[in-house]
Amino acid sequence: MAPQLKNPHLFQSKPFINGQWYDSKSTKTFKVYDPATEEVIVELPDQTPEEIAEAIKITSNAFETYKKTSAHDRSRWLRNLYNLMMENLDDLAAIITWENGKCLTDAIGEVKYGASYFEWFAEEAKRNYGHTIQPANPNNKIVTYKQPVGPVGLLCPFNFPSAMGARKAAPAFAVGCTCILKPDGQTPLSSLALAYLADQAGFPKGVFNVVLVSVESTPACGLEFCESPLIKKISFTGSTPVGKLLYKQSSLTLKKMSMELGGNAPIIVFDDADLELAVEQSIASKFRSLGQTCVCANRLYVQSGVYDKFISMFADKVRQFKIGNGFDEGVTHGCLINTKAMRKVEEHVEDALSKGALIVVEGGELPKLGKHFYAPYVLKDITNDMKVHNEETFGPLAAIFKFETKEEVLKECNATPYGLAAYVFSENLNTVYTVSEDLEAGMVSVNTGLFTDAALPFGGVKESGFGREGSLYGMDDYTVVKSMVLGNVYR
Ligand SMILES: NC(=O)c1ccc[n+]([C@@H]2O[C@H](COP(=O)([O-])OP(=O)(O)OC[C@H]3O[C@@H](n4cnc5c(N)ncnc54)[C@H](O)[C@@H]3O)[C@@H](O)[C@H]2O)c1
Ligand SMILES: O=CCCC(=O)O
Repeated sequence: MAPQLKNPHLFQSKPFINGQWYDSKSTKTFKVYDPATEEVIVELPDQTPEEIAEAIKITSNAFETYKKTSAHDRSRWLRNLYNLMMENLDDLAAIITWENGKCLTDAIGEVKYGASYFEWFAEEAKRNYGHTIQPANPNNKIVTYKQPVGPVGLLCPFNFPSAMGARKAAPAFAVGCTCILKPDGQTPLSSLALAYLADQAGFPKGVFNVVLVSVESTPACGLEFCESPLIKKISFTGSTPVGKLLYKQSSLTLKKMSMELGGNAPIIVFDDADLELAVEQSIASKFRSLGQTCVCANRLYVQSGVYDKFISMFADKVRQFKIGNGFDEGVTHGCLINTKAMRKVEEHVEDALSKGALIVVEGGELPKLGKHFYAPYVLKDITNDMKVHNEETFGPLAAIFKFETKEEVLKECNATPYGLAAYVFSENLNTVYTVSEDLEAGMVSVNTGLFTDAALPFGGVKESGFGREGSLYGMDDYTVVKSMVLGNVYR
């Protein structure tokens, strides 16, 4: 059932281009479904590559004037957008739950999280510092500026329909870049709501454009972004194989790129950890959005001294989950996005069981609730020949390994091409410090399972990608350093 929005303007069904709701001439459409009920929410135009090219041109034209706006104006618009998101918190959260299926409390958290990037970059916008540098010749001076890279293409995933776009657009707006955003075809409504609010916040026409493309037409749109000489940077959040494809496709135009890709996050629980805390926080990490975040724990390594106790405490908590429609009172976990996501969990469970893993909590499909509802599995005695060791499940499977020594667990944790997040639970400072340093991950979270924040440099190493979103580094990804040499400066 459609949620009642206090502000009906937040529900839009057209692309947003050049400050207007755009009447697409495309003959094709696509449907957006509520994954919890499978009801159609809305039918949207499936824009053609020609329309995407036109929208890119508009984004590029707008850059010529937007890049000259003052940092103080941009800061004000960003702050307005933050305020507007917070004022419309309930409606924005309802739209997320409706199109993504996550429970309302998670959706509220997502809106606050996404809004916090606009707040953060409203402040950072004014601090886009350059340097003065003394070269070898004492009569010359070097001055550097950080200039906006140009119009940027933002390609966003389904799992945070609001916050991923916000995390990319906020630093872009702050430095003077214009944006063309393509949301995931399954969850485009939050981006349209954001476009409406960005317009209300005062951003000039053409600064923020949202194009609409079905899942099937997405590769053609991606190619258009990559091959366009007008787009100077692409920021992508999604899986590693798609990231690699976009990187390759962009080589002809040598774009600047940010790649926030897949992970395979380990959690390490040492014997000396605060066990209550480790259990509670491992649950929070593993089952946030039912396992559909790139920083969700994929592998749980528990030291032998606390292995059995940890598993028993962990399982008790999982059994208390209330799975259901994200809008329903008391629901702790919603549904998965689609059947492909469910098959992936099943594939990992079946593979692990066939190789000797043991069931601690039996999960599986919950057809009475709907086609995409899935109860979590907890499996123990996982080994490194199992699929879940090597691939991200991106769903509700907690795979628990036993380990003996620090050296052994570090070797196992790093035995993956991915390197996004990792977690360490220990009360020993020495262990925490040395293990954190040696883990091959862009972000190590110590004694907490929920660590992301606008202040954090978010990003990975290895095949989890490159670039840092948020934090004091976030604007760097959207700027290029311009150097000016002042010659023959004499006293
Ligand atoms: N590192 C991060 O910040 C982060 C955040 C969220 C998700 N992810 C990763 O994303 C994956 C799950 O998300 P997913 O299944 O939606 O991933 P995906 O790579 O299949 O899709 C991501 C987005 O890219 C689009 N896409 C797919 N093919 C494309 C193409 N050829 N050109 C342009 N765009 C294309 C999709 O429509 C979607 O919007 C996981 O691996 C997860 O770890 C990473
Ligand atoms: O899924 C990726 C983003 C997760 C987060 O930013 O907390």
